[in-house]
Amino acid sequence: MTNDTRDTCNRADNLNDPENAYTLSPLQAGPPCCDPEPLLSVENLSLHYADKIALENISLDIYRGCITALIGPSGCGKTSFLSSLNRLTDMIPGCRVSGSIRFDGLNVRSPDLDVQGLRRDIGMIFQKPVPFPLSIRRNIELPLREHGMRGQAEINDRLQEVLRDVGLWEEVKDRLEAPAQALSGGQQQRLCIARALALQPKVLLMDEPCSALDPIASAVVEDLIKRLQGRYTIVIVTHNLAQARRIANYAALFWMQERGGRLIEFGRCQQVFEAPAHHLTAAYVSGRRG
Ligand SMILES: Nc1ncnc2c1ncn2[C@@H]1O[C@H](COP(=O)(O)OP(=O)(O)OP(=O)(O)O)[C@@H](O)[C@H]1O
Repeated sequence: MTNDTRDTCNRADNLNDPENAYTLSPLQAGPPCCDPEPLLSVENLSLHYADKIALENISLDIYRGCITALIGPSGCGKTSFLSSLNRLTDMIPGCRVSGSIRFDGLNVRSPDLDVQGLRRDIGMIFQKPVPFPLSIRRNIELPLREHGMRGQAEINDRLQEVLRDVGLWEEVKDRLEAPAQALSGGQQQRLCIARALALQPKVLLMDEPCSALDPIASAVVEDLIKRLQGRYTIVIVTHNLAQARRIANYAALFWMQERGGRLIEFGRCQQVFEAPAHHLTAAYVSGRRG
């Protein structure tokens, strides 16, 4: 276990709310995030909702194994950007995307792309936890079966593995048949993360995953996200700048301008927060704007 991982576990162990007690098993730390290699490359991405432009000419690389935080005032297009990466935008009537998105060599925008496969590789976690109205077990089992896993032993192994990864196993192992909606908000969010992890994605997109949670549950989910760094490539939208500073390797500031949301600045998190290159970034991270 690395020092980093140990620190995280200690912090989590200290949480004294039994409802949210964080029962982690050791998780293998991923490779250090120090060699920026793009896993997702976005070039000149623009996005319209009918005749309204939401994003204009966004070019951004998302680095493998790293956590990238998307920050910026409300309405500047962060969620729209996130949704375009695994083509959830296909499901929004009137939404048009142009530009290039490449994922691990694939053209994400190709009409021939296996979109179901893309969404298996690039999972999404939403602001409000959305477990299926099924048992805890079925929440993990269902997507595995939908994606072709048949053997019950293999399913049980994966179920246990991902529930351990998110620190839920000890909390739920004796009530796997209970409804997922009976879990606390923080537990539901960790179940949703486990459900995404069950499909062994390469990328996790997270849209304000802690904002609907109380502070303790939020800290638990934040610790979990930090611990997933290295094993997964994570893109997280957050309005919590302190959280972005704590967990992200890279930060991207979006800003609404006359013709849609624009990317104002992208860089290593420390640089963006401590030595921003753009005056809007300086104003936003200091709380003077936004
Ligand atoms: N389905 C939609 N149909 C029409 N307009 C939309 C739709 N979704 C978002 N928009 C508009 O696109 C713009 C960007 O929205 P988006 O949710 O991507 O911004 P955001 O930065 O994520 O905002 P927030 O931080 O408040 O979640 C906003 O003006 C929003 O009203």
